[in-house]
Amino acid sequence: MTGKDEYYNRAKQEGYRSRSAYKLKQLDRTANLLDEGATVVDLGAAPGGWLQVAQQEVGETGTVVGVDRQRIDALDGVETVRGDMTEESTKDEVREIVGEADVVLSDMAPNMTGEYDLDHARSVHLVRQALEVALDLLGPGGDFVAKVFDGQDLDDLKADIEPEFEYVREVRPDASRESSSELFLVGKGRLTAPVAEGDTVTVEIVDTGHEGDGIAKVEGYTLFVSGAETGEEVEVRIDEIKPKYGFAQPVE
Ligand SMILES: C[S@@+](CC[C@H](N)C(=O)[O-])C[C@H]1O[C@@H](n2cnc3c(N)ncnc32)[C@H](O)[C@@H]1O
Repeated sequence: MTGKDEYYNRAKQEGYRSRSAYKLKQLDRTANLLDEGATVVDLGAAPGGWLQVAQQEVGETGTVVGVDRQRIDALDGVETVRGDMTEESTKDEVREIVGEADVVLSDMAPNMTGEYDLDHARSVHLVRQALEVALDLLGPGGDFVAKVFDGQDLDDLKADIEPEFEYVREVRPDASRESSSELFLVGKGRLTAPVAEGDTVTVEIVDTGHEGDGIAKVEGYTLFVSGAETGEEVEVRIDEIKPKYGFAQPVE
């Protein structure tokens, strides 16, 4: 029996609408994506296997919204939108319903032609559509997952996602069919800071942290500045950016 049959049969037995459900379970296990109470948006969600998994993980206090150009049969505790994610009107509708999200998932896949380069290019295009929406919706520290078919534009795509997150990794779940060229790009920790690593800015130290570092605020974003005292105005270089705070050093 092949891997394909194993996941197909398990989905039938365990009541999942698709064998893809196991891919999301494996992605969640690898990258810790779905927390209780979280708001999750799932793009390309029909027939709804990922929605079932997401709903189970976020629980009653969470929110799950699924979008697909195909109909998604009603699912308890899940809101669905029918629309094409390449259209502005669908993106607007999703933005309006969701507000801010903790996780944006995309399992969108183009209609396959069998022509490797074309299928790859179309899949990259769908990831870019999902990324646009994810960057609008994700709050600081939010996560993004998107399926893509491997190919020549993968590195460029990954390079465009990288600056927006703490890190980006490629994950190939065991539940993906062996013959498939699909993989998932996982962007962990959405960065929304108004400054970037390497920037130089002048800040006022407004407080002292537990470890003795000075604390400065840049448009509400917290910077820990080593060796700086409250009340000082210092020119600093940004060393490290995290979703909710960053580290900087005075420029000598
Ligand atoms: C592999 S299936 C998703 C399976 C789903 N994750 C599950 O677990 O049931 C891919 C889905 O992407 C959808 N899709 C592809 N392009 C889309 C687009 N432009 N807008 C919305 N949905 C799209 C397809 O209609 C299809 O239902």
